[in-house]
Amino acid sequence: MKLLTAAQTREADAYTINEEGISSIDLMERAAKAFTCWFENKFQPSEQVHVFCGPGNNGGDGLAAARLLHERKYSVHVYLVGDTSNPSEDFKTNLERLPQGLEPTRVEQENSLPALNGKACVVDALFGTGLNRPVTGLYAALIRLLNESGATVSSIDMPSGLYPDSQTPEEGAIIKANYTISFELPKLAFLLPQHEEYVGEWHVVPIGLSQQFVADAKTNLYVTTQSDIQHLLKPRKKFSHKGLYGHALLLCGGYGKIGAAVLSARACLRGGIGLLTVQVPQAGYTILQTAVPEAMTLTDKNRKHLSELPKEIDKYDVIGIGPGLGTERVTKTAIGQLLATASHPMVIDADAINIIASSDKLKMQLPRNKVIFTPHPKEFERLVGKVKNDYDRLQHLREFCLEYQCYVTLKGSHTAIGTPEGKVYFNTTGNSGMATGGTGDVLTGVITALAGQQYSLEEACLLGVYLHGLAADLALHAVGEVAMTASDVIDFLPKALLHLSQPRP
Ligand SMILES: NC(=O)C1=CN([C@@H]2O[C@H](COP(=O)(O)OP(=O)(O)OC[C@H]3O[C@@H](n4cnc5c(N)ncnc54)[C@H](OP(=O)(O)O)[C@@H]3O)[C@@H](O)[C@H]2O)[C@@H](O)CC1
Ligand SMILES: Nc1ncnc2c1ncn2[C@@H]1O[C@H](COP(=O)(O)OP(=O)(O)O)[C@@H](O)[C@H]1O
Ligand SMILES: [K+]
Repeated sequence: MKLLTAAQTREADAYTINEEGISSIDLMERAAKAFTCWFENKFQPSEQVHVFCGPGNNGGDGLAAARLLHERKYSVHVYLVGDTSNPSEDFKTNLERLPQGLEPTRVEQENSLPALNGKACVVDALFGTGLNRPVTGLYAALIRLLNESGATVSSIDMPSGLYPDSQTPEEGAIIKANYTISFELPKLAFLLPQHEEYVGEWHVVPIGLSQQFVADAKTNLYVTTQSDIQHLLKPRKKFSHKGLYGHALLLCGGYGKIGAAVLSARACLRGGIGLLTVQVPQAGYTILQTAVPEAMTLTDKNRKHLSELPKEIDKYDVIGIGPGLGTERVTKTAIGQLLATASHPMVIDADAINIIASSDKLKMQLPRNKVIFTPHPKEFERLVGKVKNDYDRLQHLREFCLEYQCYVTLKGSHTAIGTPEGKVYFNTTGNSGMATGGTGDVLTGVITALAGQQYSLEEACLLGVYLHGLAADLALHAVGEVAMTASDVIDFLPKALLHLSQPRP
């Protein structure tokens, strides 16, 4: 699914109105209905609902929603905030449509702000995608009041004050919504960790914007949904054999961290690899052979650390390297040899990232269009330097992928996958149960498995990250967030694959 900017969203609204024969006011009614429908499923009519409307079409949505909620027997209070003397046409129409008994209260000065308690149920319709400067003055005072009140806030389209696709200036006040209900497509701001406290739980509701416009819109930002991912999955052939599903080499594990190799290896097998060889330091031999009998095990001449490459390296289809390796000098030398000689697709994680990040020479040796990096944000900063905020991080992600012609899955709640063409895909599966040691090692195994099975590197990233998060989402029902371990994520990879291979509804 594409992510559009606020400017493109406005164009999509206008295109839908001009080309698809729907009037602007009817499109607003659809938006208000979609919001109200979500609201009704969340809150009981016994709630007193306070709807705060700003001067633009977001305020217009608020007025229409207030009317619809009133019709559905909610006890509604409407506030017109600030200077609403010169409103948009649709705002005006919806103001006129307010029924008797729903007379709005005007809030024009800071000393006339309403008193709200922590039990209040608030609809925030101050500003949406038309925000064009930081929120200050009366609006900021109201936003502070709402944020401090402890009220439950549901924002229409955007948390008011938050810029939809660029850094909000520091001086601007922003609503801290519990819920954000956005129209048709999510906004970039929702996907960035720095906005968690403003956006809250977000949902996208359809309002029938022109699909033609969306299909033609130019963007390099995407959100991966199940229907985007599902068609990537390749069915197996009846007469196939293990030789057709790739032979992966994992270079993982060091003394005290052989478990990382076990996790990556088990995940790689669950990801469908045909054959798997794992090279571990001598200390890991028995552990690996016992814990993962399906994998062939090679041992390094070094007892504790990776120090050499296996012979006949050309026979492997893909190499996954990094989890649990450590950053010993001998390991650094081995990684130098790998980058100098191997032309395989490579999945590079954890300490292998740290080692490459610490050496410009190694960075220069990276083969083009062959490498997938899977850093968490700290490892990413080691690669690209300190970043200022989430937008800056995204910019660095694009630049790094372009410069090194590589893929990067920048891990997080919405893992961002950068490609050598400058595209970024945000993942939508996963949960905070995954915030536990070893889940990254699992991802390395899964992506390595997919890259070994003739998925393109882009497909391996998209599918691997989605499946990994989906496995954790399915594990959630069985074990919950707190108790979830990396092994649980592996155990639910089969269910995730089955889930994805069901026919689309
Ligand atoms: N048909 C459609 O288009 C549909 C649109 N839809 C809805 O419309 C929303 C977009 O509406 P919008 O474009 O009117 O912008 P909106 O977010 O209400 O803000 C603009 C107003 O705020 C003002 N203003 C801005 N910044 C300010 C600040 N910092 N401090 C103070 N004032 C500030 C600005 O005033 P001005 O800049 O002129 O002073 C202007 O009056 C969208 O999010 C969705 O909810 C849906 O109904 C679907 C159909
Ligand atoms: N709050 C969260 N929501 C969704 N996914 C998460 C969350 N926290 C962590 N993850 C996922 O868990 C994995 C953690 O990887 P990483 O930090 O490398 O762990 P480790 O190094 O312990 O293996 C990543 O895939 C990340 O996207
Ligand atoms: K809003």
